[in-house]
Amino acid sequence: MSEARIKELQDLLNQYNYEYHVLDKPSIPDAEYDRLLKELMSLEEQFPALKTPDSPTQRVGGAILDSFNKVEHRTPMLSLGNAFNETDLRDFDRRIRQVVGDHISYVCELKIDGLAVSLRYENGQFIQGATRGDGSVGEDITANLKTIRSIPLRLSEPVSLEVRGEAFMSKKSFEALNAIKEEKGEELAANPRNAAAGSLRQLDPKIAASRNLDVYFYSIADVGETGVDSHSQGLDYLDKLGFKTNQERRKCTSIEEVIEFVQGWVEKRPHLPYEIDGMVIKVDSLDQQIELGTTAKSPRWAIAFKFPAEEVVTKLVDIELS
Ligand SMILES: NC(=O)c1cnc(OC2CCCC2)nc1N
Repeated sequence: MSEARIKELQDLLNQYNYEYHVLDKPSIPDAEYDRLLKELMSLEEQFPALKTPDSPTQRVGGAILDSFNKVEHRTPMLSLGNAFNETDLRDFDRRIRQVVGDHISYVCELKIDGLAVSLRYENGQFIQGATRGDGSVGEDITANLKTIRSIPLRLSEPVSLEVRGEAFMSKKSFEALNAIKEEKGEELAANPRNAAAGSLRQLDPKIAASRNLDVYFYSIADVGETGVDSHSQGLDYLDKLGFKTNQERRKCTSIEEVIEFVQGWVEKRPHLPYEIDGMVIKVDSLDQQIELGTTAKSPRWAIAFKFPAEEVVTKLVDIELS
């Protein structure tokens, strides 16, 4: 019966897509994926009523937009205060201890150098996605986000929540894009972050789909009813739901451990397949995050440790060697 086959193919292809783009562990060859996708597309043409929005055939939308609608974020997308050296990190730790006492653990994450996005899911289905904008109002880029293969169109559980992440372009995709731009005599993109931003702001989803964008999710906007009571549990919950989170995160029980972990990444950073501009350090306990609260625009429970810009370091090395 075709309806059953359509449902089976939708589930299969969503699973294969998850294995390839989220786990980076494909279980079937690409040709097999393409064959099944073609079978599903022809069956959905015969039974349009079963062509659900979360079907894998619906990733590359139709219409070319003439502008983006505005989206008001239900909870503001905060920006991060910066730390530039160990003293700044120790000051951050001291300020926190003065409020919540000495029983603290931190989560350290790579600070992906892309652009912040917010995605809303209802009953496990991807409904709407937006840019950060000014933190309160962003642009509706749902159609472009649907083209990003690592974004699940359907979660493993029928939950409703809003998640935040960083959309980015890998160094390889960036080089490939600029090689094409060079051939066409177009102006090159300055860096992967700008290339990702420009790609997500394309009014034609087909162009966004061609840019090999990716996303790492890093927070749940409204942990309310999820029942998690720490940031690290929240990230594990996102993994369980089928979101792609960055696995290089580390739970640290002291600022000394944070400093050691951060220093380690200064050396490892050039070997990453994507750009990072620092590390993000967050208080793990959600109760302590609430106790610490936020300023007008930044959380008091998180800080970004900024690395010097990668290209600057390269230039300095060039000068020394020349
Ligand atoms: N670029 C990143 O990788 C990144 C950015 N922001 C955050 O957390 C912000 C969000 C809410 C307060 C702290 N985490 C990250 N990993």
